[in-house]
Amino acid sequence: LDVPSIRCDVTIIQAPSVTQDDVLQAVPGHDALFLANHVNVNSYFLDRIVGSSLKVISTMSAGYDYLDVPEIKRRGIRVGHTPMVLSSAVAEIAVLLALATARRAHEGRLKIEQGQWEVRNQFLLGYELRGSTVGIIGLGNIGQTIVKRLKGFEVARFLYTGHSRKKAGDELGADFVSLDDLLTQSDFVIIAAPLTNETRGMFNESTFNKMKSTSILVNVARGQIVKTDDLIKALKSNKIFAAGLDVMDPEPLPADHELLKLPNAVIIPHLGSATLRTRSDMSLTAAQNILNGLEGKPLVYEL
Ligand SMILES: O=C(O)[C@H](O)CO
Repeated sequence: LDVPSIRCDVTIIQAPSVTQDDVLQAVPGHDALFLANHVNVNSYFLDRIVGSSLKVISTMSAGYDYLDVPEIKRRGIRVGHTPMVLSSAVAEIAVLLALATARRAHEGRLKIEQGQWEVRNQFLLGYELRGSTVGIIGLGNIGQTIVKRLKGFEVARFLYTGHSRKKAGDELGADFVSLDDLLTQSDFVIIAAPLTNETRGMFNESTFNKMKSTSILVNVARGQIVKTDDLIKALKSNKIFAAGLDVMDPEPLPADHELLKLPNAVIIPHLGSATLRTRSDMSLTAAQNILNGLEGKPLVYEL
């Protein structure tokens, strides 16, 4: 941290799962808000803190879909987030999910537990990244880092889709294509795009119908980009081969959820940035956003 010229008193909200109401109760008398969890800051929230001295908010996340940024700024509050510092950790989780799904890790474990380990050479054959076509939905910093990490696996072709062709895509040797082309050609489809009105529900029955029956879906972005019921149908009917999800809808996923019963779904509980190093970098970045905001300087990552 840059040494601040101001002294801050900090109130930490202690709760197992911090709610919007917990935060609302704590805000009066504070100039800044450090959001360590995904708590909605929307009109409802902002209407209830009228007259408070809140000047700056920082999330401790790259995604900020749970903030109404225009509304926050309209009320004269500055707002920041923590992209970049987590790209490597999230990209590693994407690689983990691509490999675990392709090589049927969860299904294999289930077979062992069910006493169905077959000793024959065609048992649980999977797919390889080597020679495959990998499609990235959203070639932002995380998407680019995923491509860099996957290059060592001898992927044949990288495709990406988004708003426009990117210089970074050219530098990485990735081809900018339409969503339909990406869906029909990719062996691995990796979602690394933010949740917006455009991406919400982007993966649904019609999307799955366009994907190869041997393809794998990996989601390290936001659960609501994929329609869960449609994904379950696609996995059960083998419309696609498997899915690896770090994020899902809903979160937390109930322990008895249908997704957890599927052998071809590898599910982990939103751990993309959950390493000691990355969470430490994220918290320092969020703290620096706040100190800069309080001192009237540009935030490290301002929205
Ligand atoms: O958006 C992010 O940074 C991750 O989902 C962690 O919150």
